[in-house]
Amino acid sequence: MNIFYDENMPYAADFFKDIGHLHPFAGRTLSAEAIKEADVLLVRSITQVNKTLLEKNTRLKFVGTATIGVDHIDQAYLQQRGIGFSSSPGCNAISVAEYVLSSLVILAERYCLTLSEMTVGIVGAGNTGSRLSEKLDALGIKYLLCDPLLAEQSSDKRIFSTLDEVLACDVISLHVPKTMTGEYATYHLLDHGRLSQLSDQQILINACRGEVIDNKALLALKNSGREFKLVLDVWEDEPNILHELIPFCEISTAHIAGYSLEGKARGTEMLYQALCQQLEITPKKQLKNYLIEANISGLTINQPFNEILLNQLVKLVYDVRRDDGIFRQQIFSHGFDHIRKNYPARREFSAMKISMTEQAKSDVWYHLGFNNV
Ligand SMILES: NC(=O)C1=CN([C@@H]2O[C@H](COP(=O)(O)OP(=O)(O)OC[C@H]3O[C@@H](n4cnc5c(N)ncnc54)[C@H](O)[C@@H]3O)[C@@H](O)[C@H]2O)C=CC1
Ligand SMILES: O=C(O)C(=O)[C@H](O)COP(=O)(O)O
Repeated sequence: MNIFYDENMPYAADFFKDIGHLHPFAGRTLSAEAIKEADVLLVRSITQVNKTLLEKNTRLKFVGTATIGVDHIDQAYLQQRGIGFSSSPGCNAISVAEYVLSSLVILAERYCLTLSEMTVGIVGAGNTGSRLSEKLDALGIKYLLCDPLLAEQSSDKRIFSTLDEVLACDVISLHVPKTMTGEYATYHLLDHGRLSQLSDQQILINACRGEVIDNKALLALKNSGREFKLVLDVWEDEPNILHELIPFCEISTAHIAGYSLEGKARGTEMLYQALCQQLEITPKKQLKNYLIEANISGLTINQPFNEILLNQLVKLVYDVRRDDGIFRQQIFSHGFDHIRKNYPARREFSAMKISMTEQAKSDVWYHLGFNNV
């Protein structure tokens, strides 16, 4: 069995080597010719999986994407061909939530803001929106959720707000899929009209898909002097992004919000499990047996919880300014894909084991995702 997999998929060789012959590939340039003999195709978001890519292959049985988003996959075509499909829902949701939290900590420091006095509007209350709301709960930060699709389901008991209510919050964080059709299509959800209603004090974070914000309209508003604060991890038309937006960003990164080692590796593990199920074999491998120890994996806290400590601890595990710096330095010389492909190691809060002295005891760290010892 020939297993073709994106080279940017940690531990893929460990997971799949006993199942078939392995063929790593570069995701952006994969051709129909190259995968003619593939039985299994494992991709990331930069590979468009559609009729054009698959038409020379008559033996493909399974396609997997080690991502949450599925807008790069023509699922109807796979179904029509009887090709099994699996994505990796939730794999990097914690990573995205920690990217947002790191951004908030940095902006709070930069503008002397008190996080616990702010309200965060979360658009899209699925896996990433929910992981973010759990961390905000842990910190006692108020938030509103907008998700009309979940709001329509009586099984979801959370309180939902309208998009207008959420767009009036101090911070707006977008966590929706890219969808082009339907009542709640997200393409240019934040169009010129909605963007122009933002006040100069608001913070807008996009770590879902670039196309959810009309980037040209955003640039026009910024050029006209609007000062709302921008955090952009995702951009329209990646990798050919609107570079003029970068100087207007507080934090700008190359679609890496979900790039913690754990987040990427969970995607690989989820595809391993899905492929085992399709092949009717018992999965024997687990990520916890491969995941390496973090560079710094333990510390002791001596003070009760406060926002200065939060700032220190979050930045110790993940300081998003590192990625912002790399982006600004390399985007013109090396390009968007190079930055993503050479992403330096990053761990989730859970890789840090913390102990607390008696006076520092607090549940907050545990609820934020740190590992209590
Ligand atoms: N920057 C990055 O590295 C990453 C980006 N993503 C992107 O984030 C998106 C969201 O991820 P998850 O939360 O894990 O997906 P999910 O599928 O668990 O949740 C998405 C939620 O958005 C809701 N939604 C859909 N249309 C909406 C609308 N018009 N208004 C409000 N809510 C709407 C859905 O009902 C669903 O609950 C993914 O589809 C992906 O495109 C995901 C992971 C990493
Ligand atoms: O999971 C998703 O959806 C994402 O956006 C991924 O973080 C994208 O990573 P790549 O698949 O483009 O490496």
